Amino acid sequence: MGTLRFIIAGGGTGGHIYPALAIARGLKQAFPGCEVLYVGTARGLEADIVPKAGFPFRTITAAGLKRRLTLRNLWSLALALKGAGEAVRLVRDVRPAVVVGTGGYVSGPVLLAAYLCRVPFLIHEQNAFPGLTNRLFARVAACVALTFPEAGRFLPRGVRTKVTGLPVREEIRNADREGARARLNVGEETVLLSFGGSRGAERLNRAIAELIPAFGGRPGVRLFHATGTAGYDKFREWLRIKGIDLSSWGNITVVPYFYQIADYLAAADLVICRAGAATIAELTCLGRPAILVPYPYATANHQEFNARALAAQGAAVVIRDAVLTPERLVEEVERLLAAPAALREMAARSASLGKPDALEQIIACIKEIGRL
Ligand SMILES: CC(=O)N[C@H]1[C@@H](OP(=O)(O)OP(=O)(O)OC[C@H]2O[C@@H](n3ccc(=O)[nH]c3=O)[C@H](O)[C@@H]2O)O[C@H](CO)[C@@H](O)[C@@H]1O
Repeated sequence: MGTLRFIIAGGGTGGHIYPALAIARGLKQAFPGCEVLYVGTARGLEADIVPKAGFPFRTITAAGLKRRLTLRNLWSLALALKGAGEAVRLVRDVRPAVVVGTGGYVSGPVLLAAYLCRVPFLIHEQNAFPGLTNRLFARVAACVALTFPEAGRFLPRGVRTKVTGLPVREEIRNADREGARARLNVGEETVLLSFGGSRGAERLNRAIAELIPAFGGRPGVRLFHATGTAGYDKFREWLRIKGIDLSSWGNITVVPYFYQIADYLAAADLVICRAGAATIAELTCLGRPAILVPYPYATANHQEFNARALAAQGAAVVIRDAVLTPERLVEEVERLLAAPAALREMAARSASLGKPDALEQIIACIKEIGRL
């Protein structure tokens, strides 16, 4: 027996890369001495992130396909075929026991190569509405690992799915509420936490800026908001125009980004945020109730599907971006703060959807399909 090898492909955006890296680390731990090769494109974010994370990285040609037939699309198709050829050579060389695809168009050629070379593969889908590549290859996957059970409805019948959840960072899994509240200097106060995905959300920033006068100086309430690095200066400017000086109240903290978001999530009593898959996995892992404002321009509006999945279980309230006004947000926050029992119930339902052992479950699937 030679060295045990795996290939992982997924990229374009962080949403596909971070789960892939979590799985790569999980494999290293489960199979000491194994080799994990990450396949991406030279242009995707993965080309920057993956080598920094310490994994061998190889690139192939890949291009996104649109559903309409255009000249540009024919060119993309040619590139995709070229990429598939490269992927087949790679899979033949590496001879992985299992291939893993986490979505994004780079995973298409790699999964096709796995199929052609008869290597079993696992797909991981992060969202409640599955992406195009994952939908396309689900039928021939040995296993499709889902974050949301709802995603199964959009896959062809007969596909082997398993609801594993999405791996959540260790520091969030292990976050402790008391310690976090002490570090944030919070006593008995109710903590509101708001942020808009990894890059912030201007719409949310605007609503929060308007909401600040309603909560500034209110006893028993603390608000922590991250604007996103790009939106920070604009946010300060809005406050200045409104004549708001946060230091005069002391119960509201605004920062560009939460680098230790584990502490903020652990300390929070109510979270106001977008509905990205990682954010939702983290909220449910810690059992946090939320007001979700899905980002309406995410591919195929998948954030709305994510948010609705939580709302359907009573774990969150959804406000659509199009109807998000400061008044609506304040009204919703006030309503929830005035009903602590209902908020506790939401928290419990959120916790019941959490999958803290997502990584272990995914690794178990890989073991099973690779007979390892
Ligand atoms: C805009 C968009 O299309 N986003 C998609 C992208 O996720 P995207 O990366 O935008 O959003 P996610 O919610 O998945 O992740 C955000 C991450 O940033 C962290 N964070 C955020 C703010 C902060 O101040 N500090 C901090 O650490 C959160 O804890 C979380 O881990 O891929 C996901 C998985 O396919 C999708 O579900 C999202 O819809």
